[in-house]
Order: sequence, then C-alpha cells, then structure tokens
Amino acid sequence: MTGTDRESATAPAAAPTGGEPRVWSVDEHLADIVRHVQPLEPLELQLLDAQGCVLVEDVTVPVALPPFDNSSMDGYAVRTADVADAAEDSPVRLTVIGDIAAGSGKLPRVRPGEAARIMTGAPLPPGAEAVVPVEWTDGGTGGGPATGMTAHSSDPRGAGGEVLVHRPAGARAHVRARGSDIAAGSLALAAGTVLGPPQIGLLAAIGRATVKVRPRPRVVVLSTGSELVPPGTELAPGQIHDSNSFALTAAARDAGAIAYRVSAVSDDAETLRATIEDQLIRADLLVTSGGVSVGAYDVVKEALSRPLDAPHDGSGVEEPPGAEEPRAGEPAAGGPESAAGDSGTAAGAAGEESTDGAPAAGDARGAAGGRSAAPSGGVDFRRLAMQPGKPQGFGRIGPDHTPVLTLPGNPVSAYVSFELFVRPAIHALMGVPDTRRETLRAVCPEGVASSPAGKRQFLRGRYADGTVSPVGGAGSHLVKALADADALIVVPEDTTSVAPGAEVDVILLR
Ligand SMILES: Nc1nc2c(c(=O)[nH]1)N[C@H]1C(S)=C(S)[C@@H](COP(=O)(O)OP(=O)(O)OC[C@H]3O[C@@H](n4cnc5c(N)ncnc54)[C@H](O)[C@@H]3O)O[C@H]1N2
Ligand code: MOO
Repeated sequence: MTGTDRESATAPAAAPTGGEPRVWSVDEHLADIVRHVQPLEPLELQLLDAQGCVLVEDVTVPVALPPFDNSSMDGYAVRTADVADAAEDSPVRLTVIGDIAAGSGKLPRVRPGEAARIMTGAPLPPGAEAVVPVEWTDGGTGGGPATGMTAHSSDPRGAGGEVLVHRPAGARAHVRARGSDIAAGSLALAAGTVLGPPQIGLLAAIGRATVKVRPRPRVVVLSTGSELVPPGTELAPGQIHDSNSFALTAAARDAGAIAYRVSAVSDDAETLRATIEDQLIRADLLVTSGGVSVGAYDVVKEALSRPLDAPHDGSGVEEPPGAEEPRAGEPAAGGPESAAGDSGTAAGAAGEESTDGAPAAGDARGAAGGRSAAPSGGVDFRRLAMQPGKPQGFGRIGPDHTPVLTLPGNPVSAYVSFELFVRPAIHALMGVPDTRRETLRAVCPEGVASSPAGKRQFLRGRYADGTVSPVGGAGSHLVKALADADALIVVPEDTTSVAPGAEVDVILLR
C-alpha cells in the first residue's frame, strides 16, 4: 500500500472561522498521517521475529511436503496381498522383520509374508504398500486385538516374532504420500501475506529459517506531565499514576509493534527535547501523551513546535506535514499555537522498558528505511472535530524524519486517539493492507442524550448481539468505563442526540 492510495480518504475541510486555525476532521487528520507514513524497508528476519509481519517475497517450496511416503498410524507396514484375506475370526500371520521409527533412514525391505512394525511419521519401507494400525492386529502378543504398543524403552529389542492381522488394508491405506501437502516448486505463500502462526509453521515445515518481511515497527511511547509517577509508587499530594504510557505501549504491542515505554517526562521542554533526541535512535514512530492543549505547561507543544535541531528563536523552521497543502482562504497549518511554558521540575532522562524480547536500541535497521524523503519539520498541532481527542499533533522529526503523533493526555482521549490514528500509522509502517477495526451498525436501547454539534463523538460502549450500550459518561478521564468497554459508539458530527432504540455506528475494539 502506498501513501498515495490512501489520499482518497481525505474529507472536505471544515470551514475556517475568522483568524482561528482551522479545525481538522477525523478523516483529514488520519489521511494526512497515512500519507506521510511509508512502509518500512524489508528485512530478512528469523521466523519468530517475522510474526505478524507482511511477507514481501513469494515463497516457493524447495522440497515436497511431506518429503517421503510415510505412515499416518502406529502399526505394521504390509503388502496388501498378504492381508487381503484377513478377518476377525481368521487373522493372517506375518513375520515381523523389525521396527521403523520416525526418523529412520535405513529401511528394511518387506517381502511376501513379512511386516515391519512402523510408527506414525516413519517412512514407508520398500515392498510395503499399506499400513495396518496396531489396533487391527494382536500387536505381536499372540492374543486378541491390541490397544497399543509396548514402549520402546521397556522393550529395546524392538519388534520381532510374528503378528496376527485381523483386517485387510487396501493399497496406500494409512500412507501419507510424498508431496500430498504441497508439491516441490509450488507457491507456499504469496508476497503480501501477513504471517500468523500457521504461516510461520508452514515456512518452518518447508525448511525456511528466515524470510523477507517488512519488520514490526519500533514504537517509543513517552508520556509527559510533572504530576505523573509510576505505578508502585506512593502518591504525594497532587500526583497521579502514569497510566497512559502503559495503555499506549500495550496498545502498540497489540497492533503489532515492538514497543518501548519511556517513564514520564516532567513538564520541561528542554528535558523533553533531550529525551526525545535520545529515543529517536530506536524509533520508527514516536507517540507522546499529554502537553498538547492550551495550558501554560503544555510541554509537548512547546518542545516540538520547532525542529529538534532548530535554535530557540525558531529560525530555520521547516514546514511540518499538513502545512504543505494549505486550503484556500485558510492560514497554513503549523506553527505554535501556544509556546508558553514555565519550566517544571526537570525529571532527567527517563527510565524505560521494552515490551518484548525484540532487539533493543540501534538494531540492524537502516536509518531512514521506508520513511518519506520529505523534509523533517516540527510537529503540526491541530484541533480536531472530535470528542474526546480534540488536541492532536503530527509531524516528522529528527534526522530520519521519524513520524511522531502527539496525543492528548486525558487517558480516554489518548486511547481513542491511538485507535483512530496510531494503530493505522503502525499498520502503514508494516505495510499491512487493511487496518480497519470491524465496524457495524447496532441498536442503542439507551440512546445518546446529547452529543456536541460539529464533532464526531466516540463514546465507550459494550456490544453484544446487535445491541450496544454506553458505558460511563463522555468524560475523558473515565478509565474504569474504558476498561469495561469493548466498543466505541460513533455519533456523527451532524447528530446532537440519538433516540433510544435507534441504530448507531459501532467500532469493535477487539
Ligand atoms: N482551556 C482549555 N483547556 C483544555 C482544552 C481546551 O481546549 N481549552 N482542551 C481539553 C481537552 S479536550 C483535552 S483532551 C486536554 C488535553 O490536554 P493535554 O494533552 O495538554 O494533557 P495534559 O494537560 O497533560 O493532561 C490532561 C489530563 O490527563 C492527565 N494525564 C496526562 N497524562 C497522563 C498519563 N500519562 N496517565 C494518566 N493521566 C494522565 C492529566 O493529569 C490531566 O488530568 O486538555 C483539556 N483542557
Ligand atoms: O478532546 Mo478532550 O480529548 O475532549 O478530553
């Protein structure tokens, strides 16, 4: 998928009001993001590192699967003519010439009147045409039908003597033919396939140790706010626990990324800029939370309204994304709406954790793999016609033009913003073809009493059997209700209420 393919998602802009910066629609903001976020350059990865990734090569089968005729049952490899007359009351007696275990390379020839005891997956020996399961024999005991074989460990000599066969077996009975799964030279997996567990199993089965895929993006999640302390820490007056960096890191993992969580950075722009500069080395995408509204301590806005290498006076500022296509009669987007900011306590560069065992910072990836060649600017801070999630920012920063999405700090706003914008950005980096969550129409028995005019509202809901019910209210601090929800109820911009029992659009969050 290319960025160009997605441009059609762009919706008409909302009308500008006076000298105010324009308000972006949800669709415009999303289209701007996916247009500027290009798929990562492919890498040759070990199979398990390629899980969830998009294959960029056609994979053909070097050797037939299975590679040889083999038994599908534990039993006896026989010649069909020898057992043609076998019956419950008149079993056929065959001489057992030995054992063939799975993995056997040296195979005895089965001659007329003979049988070889054979295990599931073991190669069919020459001369044999079928396998009779051990349950159709006496198992060499001289008694009635057997239920199984004696463990090799307790009888290391293997099979010998004679076996009574009680039922006939036709040609190829219980034999899995060479190539019956997939023939040599045929296509195992086509380029574009997303590698789930069965696909990884197939690649291993045909002997591939590595594959060429678009790698999972490395996403650095960083929250900001001097009030934040990590969970496990006792709260001092005015403090709260940092939940966004956990929820967003988990969400990034869930979307397929390798996610690194960075402990909350205090409301100090220079500390934040230094932390971001440190983190960019291992980021294909940077996600921040908090500090993007209009307050005096909105540090993300202050720190990222100018390029990372730009001096304080703002000289040499390049245009960020979204500023490239100003609409007629509108001010060009971009530039700080608010650059005010007092220095809070400098927290120092943050602690950090990775969410999985993936390669850490500075792994073998090319620096600018797959990213746009467009110049790196600051971040364009915007107001969106949505609730929650009004204040947003998007841009590309640093020497590799790393995309950055700055999400609002309110926990529900941050999470909804992740769903709508970060998840598609991660999938754009991965080259995943269709990034949309399942959406459907559902009856809302309670209705929605009021929804802000001109804004697309995303209420939390629980969905079951064609019905969705709101959970909690519209407040973007309600994390318990978010945790209870499994869907978003979408109330369009031109709808200010929904009558009880009416249908609504629902995005399933699972
Ligand atoms: N005068 C105005 N005030 C606000 C406006 C506005 O238009 N005019 N917009 C409101 C909206 S809408 C949102 S959303 C928030 C966004 O503000 P910020 O992105 O600057 O976020 P913060 O101020 O840093 O935090 C908001 C809220 O969320 C809590 N928070 C922040 N980070 C975390 C975290 N990692 N874990 C848990 N909770 C977090 C923070 O303590 C605040 O309570 O602005 C409104 N204000
Ligand atoms: O937009 Mo804020 O995200 O409404 O709470």
